[in-house]
Order: sequence, then structure tokens, then C-alpha cells
Amino acid sequence: MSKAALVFWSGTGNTEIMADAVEAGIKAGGAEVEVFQAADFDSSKVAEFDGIAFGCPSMGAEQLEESEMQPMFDDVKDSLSGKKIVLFGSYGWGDGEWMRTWEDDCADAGADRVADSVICNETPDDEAKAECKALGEALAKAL
Ligand SMILES: Cc1cc2nc3c(=O)[nH]c(=O)nc-3n(C[C@H](O)[C@H](O)[C@H](O)COP(=O)(O)O)c2cc1C
Repeated sequence: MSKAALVFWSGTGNTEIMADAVEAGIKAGGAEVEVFQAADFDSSKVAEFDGIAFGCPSMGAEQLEESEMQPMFDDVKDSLSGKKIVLFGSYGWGDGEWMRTWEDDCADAGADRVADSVICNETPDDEAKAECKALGEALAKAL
């Protein structure tokens, strides 16, 4: 069975709710999933997984969270070439700029983003949770 990592950071729980739905989607799509807090994942683990779902809210000024998520992502970035990934996260007052920047960084790293990213404003509603579940299923089916 294919195996996915789900790696996320969440400060106030919104991206964590999204992560729960992505996890359910990966399982529904027929893959195994191992869940990591951002601080517990690093480049040495990337090769263990057929694909990775990364989640992080917009923090700083349209940036990834800087104490755990960004350092982890900087570490794994060079290992992502050809790796199947998806991205998700919650935002507040912005327009999703952080996600566009993050997608560009993933493209520069040569990652294979297999589905459109899912972003949602603050706490995910039922529609956003369904989008997250579909995101997880899309990743699982691409593996
Ligand atoms: C320190 C800080 C910086 C933030 N910066 C942004 C930002 O630049 N753009 C934005 O749209 N939302 C910003 N937000 C709002 C969060 O992205 C939003 O509240 C999100 O739902 C938090 O997700 P979480 O519950 O998973 O931590 C910021 C929130 C905090 C606490």
C-alpha cells in the first residue's frame, strides 16, 4: 500500500481541522498516512513516503510560520524533486498570497503538486472540510 506523510503546523487549530480532513481523505483514497507536527519532520524522512501533504496557515506577513514550519520546509525542500505533494492552510485577512509563494517555492524545488491547493478563511466550514478530504483522496490516488 502507498504511504503518505501529512506534515502540518497550526497555531490556533484551523489548519489542524483541515489536516484531520486531509488525513481522512488519504485513508479514503486507499493509502496509509503518518501524521507529523512540522517540528517532528525532516529531510531524512522524505524518502520513506510516496507523497506528502503539507499544511500551514498564513503567518508573519504572508509567510510560512517561521520558527518550526519554515525551517522544516527549508530542510526538506532539496529532497522534494519529483515527490508528489499537496498543500493546504488557513488564512485571515489576506488574499492567499502566502500559498502562491509557497506553490512557487515547491515548483522551484521540482515537487510534483498533484492537486490544486486548498486554502480557507479562518475556521474551515463543511465545504472547506470536504475540499480538504478531496485533496487527501487526490494525493492518495496519485501515489
Ligand atoms: C502572527 C500572525 C500572523 C498572521 N499573518 C497573516 C497574514 O499575513 N495573512 C493572512 O491572511 N492571515 C494572517 N494571519 C491569520 C492566520 O493565518 C489565521 O488566523 C489562520 O486561521 C490561523 O490558522 P491556525 O489556526 O491553523 O493557526 C496571521 C495570524 C497570526 C497569529
